[in-house]
Amino acid sequence: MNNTRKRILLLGANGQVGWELQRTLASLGEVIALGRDRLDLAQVENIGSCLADIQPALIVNAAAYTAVDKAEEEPEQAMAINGDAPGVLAETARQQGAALIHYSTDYVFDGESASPYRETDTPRPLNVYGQTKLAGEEAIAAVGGAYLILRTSWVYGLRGRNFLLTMQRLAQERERLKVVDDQWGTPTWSRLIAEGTAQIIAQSRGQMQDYIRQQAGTYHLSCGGKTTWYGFARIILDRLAQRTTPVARLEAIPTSGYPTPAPRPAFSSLDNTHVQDTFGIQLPDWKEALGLALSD
Ligand SMILES: NC(=O)C1=CN([C@@H]2O[C@H](COP(=O)(O)OP(=O)(O)OC[C@H]3O[C@@H](n4cnc5c(N)ncnc54)[C@H](OP(=O)(O)O)[C@@H]3O)[C@@H](O)[C@H]2O)C=CC1
Ligand SMILES: Cc1cn([C@H]2C[C@H](O)[C@@H](COP(=O)(O)OP(=O)(O)O[C@H]3O[C@@H](C)C(=O)[C@@H](O)[C@H]3O)O2)c(=O)[nH]c1=O
Ligand SMILES: [Mg+2]
Repeated sequence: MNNTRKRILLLGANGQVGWELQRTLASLGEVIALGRDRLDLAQVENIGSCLADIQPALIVNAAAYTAVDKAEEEPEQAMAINGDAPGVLAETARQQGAALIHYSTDYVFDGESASPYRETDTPRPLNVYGQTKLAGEEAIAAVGGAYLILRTSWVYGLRGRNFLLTMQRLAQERERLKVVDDQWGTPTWSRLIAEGTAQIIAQSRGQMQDYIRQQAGTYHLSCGGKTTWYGFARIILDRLAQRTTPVARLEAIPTSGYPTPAPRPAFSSLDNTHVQDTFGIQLPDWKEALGLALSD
């Protein structure tokens, strides 16, 4: 196998997951890590020539439009990045013999299930972000071939924009903090998603396209257990109070007490059995992972 065939193109390299992938992918091939400045996925006409220049064996797409509320006002922009670009990436990858790993979200589900969602459950997104992410999944699956869609949930890390950092900031700016206690899901540390992705790729033993083609499909990859946004905030504030004071008083509220442009699912935990059975990957319980992240 010549060297260019082991090139890994990482898109969204400055995002929460992309940043961690820069490190975890490094031992698996020659990583070309691009941010929006180098390839703007809203300009789908530029994707083909970019891939032709780089000739990757594998594309890992961690780029996305992730502003859930803003997407309600900018559905075209969100659809271009989350819905259209992934289909073009998949088609270009197919033409060039490359594999594609792409990420999606628990927000493709409507939240009406009483038990964690499996890959066989039918998506029904409640908001524009979820609709555009589902469109991206469908576009990739329609091309077929060597692709993996990894759905994850409630991603946080120590950099970027996420609920953990928002709570840490607000807890120091305010006296009271009200957080919804009736939306259930599973916080997942960005680093663990990147490590899980690297473990999957490592199992290909250099035969990335063949291996991913054999295992092609959608997999749920999140931490274990479940909580509410309030439950997540509770631990974040308790930990913060151990090292700084004062910290805001936290109050549990219903969804109706925190109106947002985009409706969110009331329950969106993912069942990770399939990724565990196929690749032997199991991420820790969300609380354990949060402890690891906070002591990093
Ligand atoms: N965040 C979450 O809670 C969850 C995320 N996911 C999915 O996981 C994946 C990774 O998400 P995460 O790392 O959290 O997202 P982030 O928002 O942290 O990062 C996304 C990256 O995509 C880039 N990007 C946005 N628009 C474009 C564009 N037009 N062209 C190129 N790059 C662009 C952003 O660049 P810039 O900084 O310039 O905007 C940013 O670096 C995504 O597919 C997301 O849908 C799934 C479940 C939960
Ligand atoms: C800031 C804040 C939010 N909330 C509520 C609003 C919302 O219902 C919930 C979560 O708020 P956020 O806007 O931070 O999270 P949100 O943007 O909905 O997070 C989602 O992002 C996308 C990208 C995903 O794919 C999902 O898995 C999920 O992680 O908490 C409060 O109740 N109080 C607050 O002070
Ligand atoms: Mg948000």
